[in-house]
Amino acid sequence: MQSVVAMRDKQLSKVMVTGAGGQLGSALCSSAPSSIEVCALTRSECDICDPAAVAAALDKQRPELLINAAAYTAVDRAEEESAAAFAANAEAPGILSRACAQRGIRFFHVSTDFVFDGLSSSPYAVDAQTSPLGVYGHSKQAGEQATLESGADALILRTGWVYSHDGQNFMRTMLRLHESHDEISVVSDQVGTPTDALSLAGALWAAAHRRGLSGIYHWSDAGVCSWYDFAVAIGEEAKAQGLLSKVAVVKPIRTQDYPTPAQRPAYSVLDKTRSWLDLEIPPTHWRSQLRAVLTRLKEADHA
Ligand SMILES: NC(=O)C1=CN([C@@H]2O[C@H](COP(=O)(O)OP(=O)(O)OC[C@H]3O[C@@H](n4cnc5c(N)ncnc54)[C@H](OP(=O)(O)O)[C@@H]3O)[C@@H](O)[C@H]2O)C=CC1
Ligand SMILES: Cc1cn([C@H]2C[C@H](O)[C@@H](COP(=O)(O)OP(=O)(O)O[C@H]3O[C@@H](C)C(=O)[C@@H](O)[C@H]3O)O2)c(=O)[nH]c1=O
Repeated sequence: MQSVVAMRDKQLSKVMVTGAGGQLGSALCSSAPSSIEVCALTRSECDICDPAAVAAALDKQRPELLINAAAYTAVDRAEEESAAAFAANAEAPGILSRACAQRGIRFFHVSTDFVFDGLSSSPYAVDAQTSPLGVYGHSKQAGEQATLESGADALILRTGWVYSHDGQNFMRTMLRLHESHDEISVVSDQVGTPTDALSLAGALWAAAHRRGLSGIYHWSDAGVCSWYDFAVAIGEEAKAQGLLSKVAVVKPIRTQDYPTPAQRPAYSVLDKTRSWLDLEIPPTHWRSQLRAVLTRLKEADHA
């Protein structure tokens, strides 16, 4: 008898990924089920802001599902480059989702915990009121709206604090700072959940196999921490794995003592209940995932 996964795989044979050069895009490509043909498009192969390029790619490849992993993710820079942020994060999801709707292609879009204002003290439900604080969050909120209004068979997966063994992320910044500094100051009053890009990719592949799912879902690794806690754990776990020769002292500070152009939510923990139920993936604690990501980094360094 075939396994349930094999039967589900059979139904889906071709998936297109935009933003394939980013953290999530790379993770999606490296973890795709072997039964699925992935058409991976980097920015130079398909600019998601260009409707003609999007239409041409879809018409050439005819995927059953498009996963958009492309976005403008520079949170602070977005405050000065609002047009660029809105083009990629708000207008482009509209272009992609409408193109999918016209062709009967399923569409997955990825959004962020930064659509919330962080004033909650309990995990944000999928239908909680959005109220972004900065340009990046506003642009992602507009992208969600455009996707929902497109008429496409669409699923929006919100996530937060994504990191990977490669790419630009907080973990890699902290590894550099632990090695080069005696002391690092990190905010302890912004709380959320780190998310391994590969575990996020796993959630998207699980959703891809379940045809009936649509609307808004939340995904991050499990648990809660502050950026300060994350920085401490990165040092401890990396040292334990021999990736650091020393760790810096990590000093907890307040957000007001680390001024940034963009305001970030103080609390951005997502309620993942719907994903855990519908995707049937058991939650993994962020610290276990951190160990796994560091192991991948070590393997990549030795490759
Ligand atoms: N990183 C995080 O902490 C979080 C991310 N998210 C969301 O997850 C998704 C994936 O993020 P992540 O992988 O971390 O982001 P990355 O910044 O690592 O990757 C984004 C990719 O999108 C590409 N891109 C940007 N603009 C365009 C465009 N116009 N056309 C085609 N490609 C483009 C970038 O190319 P280039 O490098 O050339 O700019 C890059 O390869 C995004 O929707 C993001 O908003 C949500 C929560 C947290
Ligand atoms: C480097 C550094 C950052 N910080 C603070 C600044 C900020 O409040 C917090 C995180 O900093 P970063 O700029 O690395 O992360 P940031 O770009 O804010 O991360 C966000 O990215 C976007 C794309 C998302 O969607 C969010 O979910 C979230 O992951 O840590 C320190 O306190 N000390 C430091 O040395």
